[in-house]
Amino acid sequence: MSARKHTALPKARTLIEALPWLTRHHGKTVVIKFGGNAMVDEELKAAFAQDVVFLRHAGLRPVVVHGGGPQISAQLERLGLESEFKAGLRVTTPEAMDVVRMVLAGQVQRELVGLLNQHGPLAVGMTGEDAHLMTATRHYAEVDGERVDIGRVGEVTAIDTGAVRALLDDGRIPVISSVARSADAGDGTGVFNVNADTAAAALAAALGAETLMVLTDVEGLYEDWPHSDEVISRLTATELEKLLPDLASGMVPKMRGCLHAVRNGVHTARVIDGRVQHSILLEIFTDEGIGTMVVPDEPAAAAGIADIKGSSESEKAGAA
Ligand SMILES: Nc1ncnc2c1ncn2[C@@H]1O[C@H](COP(=O)(O)OP(=O)(O)O)[C@@H](O)[C@H]1O
Ligand SMILES: CC(=O)N[C@@H](CCC(=O)OP(=O)(O)O)C(=O)O
Repeated sequence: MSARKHTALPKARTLIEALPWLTRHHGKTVVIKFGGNAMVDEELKAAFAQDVVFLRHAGLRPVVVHGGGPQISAQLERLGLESEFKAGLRVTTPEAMDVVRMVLAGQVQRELVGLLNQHGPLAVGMTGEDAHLMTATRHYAEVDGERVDIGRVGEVTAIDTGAVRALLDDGRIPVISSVARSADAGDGTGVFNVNADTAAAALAAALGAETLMVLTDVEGLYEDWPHSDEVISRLTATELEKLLPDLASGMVPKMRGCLHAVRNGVHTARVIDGRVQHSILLEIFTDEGIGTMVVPDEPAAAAGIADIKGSSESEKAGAA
């Protein structure tokens, strides 16, 4: 009897090693932004869904906000519609807006909901239009110091988290497309195209999330992009603010979003490599994380981070 081999013992130990982390994060909200460029590989998408469902079953409250830039561009091209970006944002004509809404809510969101629901009746898709989740006004881009009209691109002015909280309380995983309703009831099509990083950050702040995780197609924030692949692993809000004017293209809304989140109550904002399978779990269970972590400046909030870091260190020690 005593000589019997319990071959699953290492697995049991691994699960128990995660116990302190699971206890600490039980009931915490995590907003995860899944970027269009990290969403092109089938295996990655399936692994992403597994990670999110794992978090949900581990007692966290994950919320998914998804992008779909490459998918929108492909559809616009198929339809022979021009697509142009200014200051990292898509110039969105009313015709392009129809395509953005169709691709995000009708294609990308449906696919993610389907993948998540392979694991049970968990995911519910919605856009910022639903239940007044996201209200926006027209956003003007700034190019070389000038205010430029980029069409139906929205700036989030209000968030009503009621429907998302109700879904979370019901044990569901909200999957949100970054289309917002217009603040002006008499406004044409009544919807705006919001950058998905911006939408995720605004939602994380409004929900008082513990963490904002932005999955993308690079390892994190590179210190001297595109000349070096040295990733900045940790920086404070003030350090990030100083870097913002030097950032380019897709990193601008991402890092602006991270800054907004940690300045508005979110404890950590992380940019991680969505090309790595199970990157969400890797980020959580690895001491230093695998990407870039932004933390608030305030001593009180920073104390919270120290607590998280200290504990994850002991987890790593336990895992070694
Ligand atoms: N400092 C930087 N560090 C990392 N990537 C950067 C940086 N500056 C610009 N980029 C660019 O930003 C891209 C990520 O943004 P984006 O293409 O919008 O991704 P997603 O589709 O995931 O939202 C990277 O692929 C890279 O080309
Ligand atoms: C205003 C604006 O640029 N909206 C984005 C919305 C999708 C998005 O942000 O997708 P990614 O996260 O994959 O880049 C767009 O039209 O492409």
